[in-house]
Amino acid sequence: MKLFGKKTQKENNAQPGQKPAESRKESPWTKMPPRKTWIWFILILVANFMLGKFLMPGPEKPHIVPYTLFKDQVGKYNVQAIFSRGDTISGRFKVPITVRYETAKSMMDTLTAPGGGSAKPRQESKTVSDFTTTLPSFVDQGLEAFLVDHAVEISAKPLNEERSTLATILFSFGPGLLFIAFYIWLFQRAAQQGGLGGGGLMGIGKSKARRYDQEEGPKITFNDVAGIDEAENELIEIVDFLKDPSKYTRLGGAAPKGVLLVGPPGTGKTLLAKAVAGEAGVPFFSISASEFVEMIVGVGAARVRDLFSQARDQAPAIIFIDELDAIGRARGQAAIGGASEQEQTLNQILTEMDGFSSRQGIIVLAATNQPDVLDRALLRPGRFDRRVVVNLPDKVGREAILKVHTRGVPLANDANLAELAAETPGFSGADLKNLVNEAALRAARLGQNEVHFEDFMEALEKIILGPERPLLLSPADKERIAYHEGGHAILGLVVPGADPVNRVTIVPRGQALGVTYQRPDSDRYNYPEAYLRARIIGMLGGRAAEEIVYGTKTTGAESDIEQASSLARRMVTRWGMSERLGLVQLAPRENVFLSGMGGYGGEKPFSEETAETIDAEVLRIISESHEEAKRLLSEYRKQLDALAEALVARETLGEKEILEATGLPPAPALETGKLPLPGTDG
Ligand SMILES: Nc1ncnc2c1ncn2[C@@H]1O[C@H](COP(=O)(O)OP(=O)(O)OP(=O)(O)O)[C@@H](O)[C@H]1O
Ligand SMILES: [Zn+2]
Repeated sequence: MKLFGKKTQKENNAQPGQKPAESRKESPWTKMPPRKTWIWFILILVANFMLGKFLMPGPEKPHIVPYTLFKDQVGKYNVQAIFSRGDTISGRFKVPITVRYETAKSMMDTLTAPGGGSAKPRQESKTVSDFTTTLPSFVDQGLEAFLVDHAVEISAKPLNEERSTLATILFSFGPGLLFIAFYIWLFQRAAQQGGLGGGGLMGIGKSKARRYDQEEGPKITFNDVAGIDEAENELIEIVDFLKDPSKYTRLGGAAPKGVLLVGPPGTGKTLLAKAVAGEAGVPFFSISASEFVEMIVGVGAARVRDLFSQARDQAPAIIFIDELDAIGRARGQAAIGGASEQEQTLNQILTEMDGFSSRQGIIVLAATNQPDVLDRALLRPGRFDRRVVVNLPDKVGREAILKVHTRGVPLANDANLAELAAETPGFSGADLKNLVNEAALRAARLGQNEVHFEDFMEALEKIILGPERPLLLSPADKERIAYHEGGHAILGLVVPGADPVNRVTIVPRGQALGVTYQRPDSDRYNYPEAYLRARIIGMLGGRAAEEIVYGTKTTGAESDIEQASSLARRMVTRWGMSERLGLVQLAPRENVFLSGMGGYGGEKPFSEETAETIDAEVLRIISESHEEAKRLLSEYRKQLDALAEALVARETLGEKEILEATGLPPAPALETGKLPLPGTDG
């Protein structure tokens, strides 16, 4: 346990439906992380500021001179030109003059000097060419004639501004512009060179696509893909096309340019794309769309260009873009900041896809699990015009996937993969792969030579709930948990239509203090109302048992209550199972996957009164179920006691042991036939 402690811990974070941490090869040298870009940017800004400060001091401010001095200089023919606005005159001397003035600082000294102003103001002198002065309030009538007489040009434009506009631009924006230009030039050059510099800054415009066909190891073929046959069949045609494009284009038809693989995470989209390349024996360029996007605008587009030009050189070839939604998001709705970069990258992809004809033998495969956010332009004919849906595997599919991943694993005779497949509804291919791996690790840890069914079940429990938690529970707590789980289990046996109970445990794991496993017999696609009721009753069985046995309540039923409420609410708001509310959709589908329908975004399309009715109906279902749970547990109190006792003694009970301890038969089936109808809630 200790030896593997760290590793298992990490892998346990993978919930079903989530992709296990898979090591993706990525050279640290070809990738320039955005943070580095930031540091560059800030450095350059700082340098810019310093340079501007040292090299280019701001323009000199015109000096304020007394009116008398101004007139005196006019008289000496030393004023070249003036401009006047209101009572302010600004102008320029022909020959700069030296003026004396008191500094502000010295005046302050004067005021605060001890001895009451005895200190002399400090005088400073300065050479002045630009000046301003103020006309006295009594208008100097003869000034205009006086100026004309002394050859002073009276300007129509402010003299200083004329120079300072130019100066301002040059002195304040100049260095900035220079650096921006330099920056753009640097990255454009880098982008165009496409990595000739060999990584670092210069490799930034190079696409970081990996070539799987050149990697070591056996080729991936359709043999490695299982359980997603429909998707596989659609792609076989693509392989055929890549092997012999002329066969398809002979009659003028165009083969697809782009195929969009759509499905939940871990269902094997990447795997399928690799298999297509492996089967067709063509180069396979793979990149994740998020790698296109960098801080610097234009880099993503350059990378796209590079990727497509590489593929064109090696055609026929496959380009695989993973996580297309990272850049394929409808334009104008991207996050602030990366928006224009994302748009440019997307536009470049569109341009490239329009640019090659399908005769060239390039096919773009892309994967996404959010097709509804994609820009419409991507889905137009001539682009990703084919959609292949990759669904979570059903029971048969899961068994096939388990077979693929246990090829190299020595299985014990009792390791029945069909049974294991039945235990893992909702698991993706990646989850199943992880499950096999965990089970093999456990078997190795225990020193076994084969992997047993028990190893798979332990691994499954650990993946779903987290590792065992060594909690020191008092005997009283243990008994209480045994009654709680016993309550769930008994109801799983006596409520008609309940899923069979195949395991009960009071070993604490993850957040749970105990668990009762109920496994649906087969993958269900359509749930009868009675079945949902049975489930809610079962969920409330834990609390009901505690109430009956101890008469008090604990916090132990939190997640039971949460699940039961959520199910009851869905019955009322989505599945039309309340007479009072009828067949009206009152909540959006939570599973936006493939439905293209988002949430109601805060604005509910029903009245306050309806909202109250919804709450009342949910409450009604919950309380009716609670009453039924209590009634049944009181009726089967003897069996409940026996089961709790067995649990305290043995902690974990399997299906057979549960039936033995209680002496009860498995739950009777529902009258309603189970029609596997597709299209309902997934
Ligand atoms: N149908 C399958 N058959 C066999 N193995 C599978 C299947 N689906 C997934 N796997 C296993 O899970 C791994 C991860 O799957 P993959 O990366 O192809 O999923 P994905 O759909 O591309 O996920 P994501 O959307 O997160 O990128 C694969 O390398 C493969 O080993
Ligand atoms: Zn419970």
